[in-house]
Amino acid sequence: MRPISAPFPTTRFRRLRSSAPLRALAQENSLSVGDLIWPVFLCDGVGVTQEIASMPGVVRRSVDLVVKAAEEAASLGIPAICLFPYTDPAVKTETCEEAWNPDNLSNRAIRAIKAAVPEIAVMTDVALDPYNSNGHDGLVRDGVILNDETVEALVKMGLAQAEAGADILGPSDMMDGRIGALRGALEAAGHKDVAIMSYSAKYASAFYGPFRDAVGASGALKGDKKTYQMNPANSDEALRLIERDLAEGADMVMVKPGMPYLDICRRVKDRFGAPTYAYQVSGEYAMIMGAAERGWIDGKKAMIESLMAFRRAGCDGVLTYFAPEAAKAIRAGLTW
Ligand SMILES: NCc1[nH]cc(CCC(=O)O)c1CC(=O)O
Repeated sequence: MRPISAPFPTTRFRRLRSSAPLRALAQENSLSVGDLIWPVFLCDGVGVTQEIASMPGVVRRSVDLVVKAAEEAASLGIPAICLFPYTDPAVKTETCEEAWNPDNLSNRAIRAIKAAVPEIAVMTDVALDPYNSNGHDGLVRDGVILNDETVEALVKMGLAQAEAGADILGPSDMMDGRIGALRGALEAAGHKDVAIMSYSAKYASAFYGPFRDAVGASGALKGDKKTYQMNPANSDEALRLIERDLAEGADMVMVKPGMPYLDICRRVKDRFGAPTYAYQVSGEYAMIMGAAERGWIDGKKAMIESLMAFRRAGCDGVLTYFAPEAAKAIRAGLTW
């Protein structure tokens, strides 16, 4: 595309910015409630909410209250909710079998939400870290993350989630070969319409810190995740991972974190044209909320601006802890 403009003063770019209706007509991208996926944290108990210090405004909820949250999300028009369990350290093991327990916290929440609010899609996290006494996304032997053994465990985990009624599986583990293995197992088990949103380009990022507090993984993690999550310096590798995951049967692909990686979102959308999502992660949320709490930025405007940036970068949707607030703001007509 080569837009042609006459020289000044024939062309005055400010003309189309001169009033709200002209700005509306010239607006290239839009943000709607239907673009939002809401990540929520689960905890045991009944009637329980627990605050997360590093994520102001975000709480862990027991299953009964996550059902209420799903009802609220559905009534706002949010299409999907994504579940992350805080697992009791007592059930974490090196073999991670709680991950495929049909009655684990996450699977109980899926059933409860699908029974009460069938109109909202439930997305899950497929990775071993909530159940792993080592805090890693994969099985560990002698300090080494075992790829193929982990994939077998992830397949059991994903099948249990599909069995419980999950609509979208979100493998966030970054092992090689897991998308093909999951897709094959889902087909074989008759779960033909369960979608896979692959965390294809997931970087080893400092922006996950508050999330690890929220799911209780901060203390457990031994070392870092650099042997499976990506080097933030890389971009071509992201395209190769996306291509690989699409070829293995991913329906949707994700870039994570979001705001520091908008260039990756744009390259992915331009190259593959596949349904593309970004995860505005816990640290991004904490930055905006932390500054807003101190009165340093307008939190609501920064929220909307940051979400619009994902649309401009080519994303079809965004996982964001702001989802309910953003939905309310969008419905109230706040743009920027
Ligand atoms: N499988 C773990 C997982 N799934 C989603 C997030 C991060 C989400 C966030 O920071 O909001 C992580 C953290 C990690 O990889 O350590």
